[in-house]
Amino acid sequence: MPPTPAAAVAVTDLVVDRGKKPVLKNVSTAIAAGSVTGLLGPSGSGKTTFIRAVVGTQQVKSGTVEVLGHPAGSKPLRRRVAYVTQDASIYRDLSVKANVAYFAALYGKNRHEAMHAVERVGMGDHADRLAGNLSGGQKTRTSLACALVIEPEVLVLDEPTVGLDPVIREELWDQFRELARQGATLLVSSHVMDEADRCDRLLLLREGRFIADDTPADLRASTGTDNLEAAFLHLIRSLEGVN
Ligand SMILES: Nc1ncnc2c1ncn2[C@@H]1O[C@H](COP(=O)(O)OP(=O)(O)OP(=O)(O)O)[C@@H](O)[C@H]1O
Repeated sequence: MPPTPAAAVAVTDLVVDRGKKPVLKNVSTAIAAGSVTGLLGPSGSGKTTFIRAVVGTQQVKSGTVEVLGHPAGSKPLRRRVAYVTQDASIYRDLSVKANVAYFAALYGKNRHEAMHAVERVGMGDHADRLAGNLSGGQKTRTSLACALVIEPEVLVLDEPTVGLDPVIREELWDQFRELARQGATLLVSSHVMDEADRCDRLLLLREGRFIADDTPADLRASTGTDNLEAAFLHLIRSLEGVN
């Protein structure tokens, strides 16, 4: 029998308070290596907090978060996990190319690999522009190139497609799928339901709890709906009916 694939991310009984307010209320999940997991939920439901716990920048009250078999944020993970935040973290006074080359150098990659990452996010035509003069979507893509160039095993993306036009969104999702095919594990937050179908698995977060942790197909089947927006609403309504 083939061995069961190890979880790249294992979260057990995670409780997080922010400003004394409970934000994650005992959540557990296991994210398979080489998959794309969508983290979906309304604004304020705790998506960024969950992501911060996975990358190890969030103080947790209790529970455990392990990534590639190590505690989240621990030293062995530094070169293996990349995080693209909602606010593009790039140097405004450097060009696109120079930003990516800087990250590349930090991780022992060369300028050729940096340029390849720039091309991958569709920024080849803007490579010499100053990052400070880019649109929001172009800044996000530059940030993404900075993450891609280090070839992370786990890539965590907080709403990477906000404000992007549909063609670029589609291209980025194709890239996410390709990265997973090559073995990377991706956790992608979004509140756009039409992106959910591009994921292998969905975590639906509401008020600090997972109300679903399933494949898109199983989620549609179990709720008797034909689209994920309707499935999410169905789950919320059935929970409210119970409470
Ligand atoms: N620094 C903070 N101090 C106190 N409370 C915070 C802090 N940051 C976030 N929160 C609260 O924690 C809750 C979850 O926030 P979080 O940013 O994780 O949600 P989200 O689902 O990512 O939202 P969005 O989609 O709007 O980014 C919210 O109620 C928010 O107000």
